[in-house]
Amino acid sequence: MKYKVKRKQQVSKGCFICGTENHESLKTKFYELENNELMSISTPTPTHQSYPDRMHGGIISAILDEVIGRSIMILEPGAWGVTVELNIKYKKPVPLSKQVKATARITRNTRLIFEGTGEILLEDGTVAATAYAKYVKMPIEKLIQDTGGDMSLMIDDETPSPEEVEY
Ligand SMILES: CCCCCCCC/C=C\CCCCCCCC(=O)SCCNC(=O)CCNC(=O)[C@H](O)C(C)(C)COP(=O)(O)OP(=O)(O)OC[C@H]1O[C@@H](n2cnc3c(N)ncnc32)[C@H](O)[C@@H]1OP(=O)(O)O
Repeated sequence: MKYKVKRKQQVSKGCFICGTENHESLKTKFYELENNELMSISTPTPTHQSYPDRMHGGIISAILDEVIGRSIMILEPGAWGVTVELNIKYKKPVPLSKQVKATARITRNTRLIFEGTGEILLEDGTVAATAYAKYVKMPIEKLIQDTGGDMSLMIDDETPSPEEVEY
């Protein structure tokens, strides 16, 4: 199915997944879709390798953690959480030489916690990994208090986004 991109999410400067100023980052971009799912597109490099030409499983889990954790912003803009549970199933190797897509959605949302599921998709649409994750909600002010509450750490994604995506 094809889905229209409704909104680009902000990215950060320092994050390992989306950080624009973190040299080891996957420079992942996040697109909110018309079906209320979130799609991420990551650009892995040899830094993210496990066996030759195979993405490290820990990196795969980090992508899934972030794409599920950010899905809450579709339902509740301004909501943030910290991961308290993450379960991954690795089904196919993920090559390093190509962009990696992931999709995610929220499956449960309460005052204190939220849960969601996500998948890593290969170029031909094959599901390479699946995930379930749970988060405890936490105000952003508390999450960044050690950095002096610097909200400029989150910035607009200025890169062009696709108008629609297919999966
Ligand atoms: C300007 C901004 C710049 C920001 C840049 C950001 C860039 C990224 C952008 C966007 C990202 C969005 C995506 C995020 C994805 C990635 C997130 C991560 O990687 S987070 C790192 C890994 N996870 C942790 O570090 C948590 C570590 N754990 C803890 O800190 C504590 O365990 C904590 C705070 C969760 C709870 O601990 P307690 O000491 O406060 O209290 P207790 O008694 O253990 O629990 C209190 C309540 O918490 C819930 N709770 C805790 N653990 C739970 C669990 N496993 N399941 C369900 N509920 C749980 C329960 O409701 C509990 O309440 P009852 O006591 O049961 O009444």
